[in-house]
Amino acid sequence: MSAVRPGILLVLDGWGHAEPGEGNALAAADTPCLDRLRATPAAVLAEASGSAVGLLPGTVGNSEIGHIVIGAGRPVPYDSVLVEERIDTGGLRSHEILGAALTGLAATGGSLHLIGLASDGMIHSHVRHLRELLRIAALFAVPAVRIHAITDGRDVADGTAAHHLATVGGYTAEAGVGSIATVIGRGYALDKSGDLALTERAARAIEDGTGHRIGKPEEALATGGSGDEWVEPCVVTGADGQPLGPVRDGDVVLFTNFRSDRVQQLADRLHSGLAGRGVTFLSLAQYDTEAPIPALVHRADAGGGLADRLAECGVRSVRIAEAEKFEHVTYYLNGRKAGPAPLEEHVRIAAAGRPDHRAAPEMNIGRVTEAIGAAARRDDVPLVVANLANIDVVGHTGEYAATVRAAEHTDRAVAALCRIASETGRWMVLVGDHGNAEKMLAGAGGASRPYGGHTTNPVPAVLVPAPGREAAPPTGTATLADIAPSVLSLLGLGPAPAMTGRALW
Ligand SMILES: O=C(O)[C@@H](CO)OP(=O)(O)O
Ligand SMILES: [Mn+2]
Ligand SMILES: [Mn+2]
Repeated sequence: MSAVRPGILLVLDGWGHAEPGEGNALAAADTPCLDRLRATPAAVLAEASGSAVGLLPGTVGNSEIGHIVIGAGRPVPYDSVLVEERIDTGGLRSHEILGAALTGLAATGGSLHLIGLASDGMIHSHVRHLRELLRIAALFAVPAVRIHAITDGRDVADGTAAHHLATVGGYTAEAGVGSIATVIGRGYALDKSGDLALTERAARAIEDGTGHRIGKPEEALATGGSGDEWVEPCVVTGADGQPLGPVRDGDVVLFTNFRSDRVQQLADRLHSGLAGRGVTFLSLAQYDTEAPIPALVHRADAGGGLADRLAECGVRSVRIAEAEKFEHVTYYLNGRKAGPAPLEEHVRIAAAGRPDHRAAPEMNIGRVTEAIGAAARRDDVPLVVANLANIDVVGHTGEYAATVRAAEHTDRAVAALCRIASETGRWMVLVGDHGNAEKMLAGAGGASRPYGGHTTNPVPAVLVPAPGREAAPPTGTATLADIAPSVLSLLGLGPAPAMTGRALW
């Protein structure tokens, strides 16, 4: 182990690059340390979106694929791409499991329930996948399709839910089947913090029709005082005044999100809540639920990356992040392998209660920084991997001033970590996983509105060399796939055979 040169890999979540201008919270923030690092010769811009990381061309990056590729050292075809391929080749129409479930409904007169985020954000879902499922339901003459539409306002600009509900309405008209049965904000339906009271309200609306009653889907939007994310669980009633969509014995429930992390809490809750009703559960893509829910499209292998190489070489690592990003520096970075590898230690920094990120954009960055410092001071830990969540998480509020402050807190933490790296003789690599806070406005001209979503911008990647060493400027175009080979090379180790990225420094 003595030959290993110790370091720190620091992911600044949502740290994208754009020229200074209106809506660029990162450029506006007072960040002397990050500015200095970005001006060093070892700083580059790395592609973090679209096909460079395994997404469809032009698709914004996200934390899952960002951390998967940072760990894998190669682009990994993301679930959204695999779903699209399956649709484009007609493979969903001829899918055996789906076909059997829908044929059963045509015979029994049951309903198909489609549950998913109703937007075109392409981070958790895309409404065009719902469109294809409606067409397939029509082909199979499914008697009734109930859509449980989860409003977004996070992957897409807030205030656009009416437009997306109308799009879904258009798809049902086109397919000649389907109606929106519930409308629920993603804050309730897609909680991943373990706040089961939120999930419960979403689940009750879907399974029993318990919730705020409305006559038309768009009436739900008036309940979203804090934006589309927090539209109350609303239940659409039919001409008889009864809820359209409770789940009945023998129905089929199909989750349409392709990304698992935010839908799995709801999926597990519905699976156990409906256990006695003989309901068939399916998911469009593969989920990490506790319940065994068959997936229509299976995920790509993301193994053979950094974690496997570290294990092979006997290198211990400590992984540190706030709860929001904990899976990202563990599970996703490790190629979606559950549980810590033998030489891995995990530190999860949890907030107390439900934090208000606008009011407290510092989140728990002090505790995260302390934990990184403690791990960095250990001689038996060659690699510390951490995520600073603020820029992304606060960026998602869409609030510019708070995001500027999040960037400033991040800058002070990075300055402290530079001192720690220097004191402990470590190199440090900083990289964004996708853009976010460098673009806080979306739409053209006068129509531009606050935007808290991700971007297709490249991300900065910087090496702070270990004391006494220098870094040569990298050449060529960099991508997130270059980070794992770079980290291994800085440690003094070669890349894993499956890696296609190259060492930047
Ligand atoms: O919060 C999330 O689920 C997504 C945005 O929908 O962000 P990230 O990819 O950074 O986790
Ligand atoms: Mn992220
Ligand atoms: Mn994000």
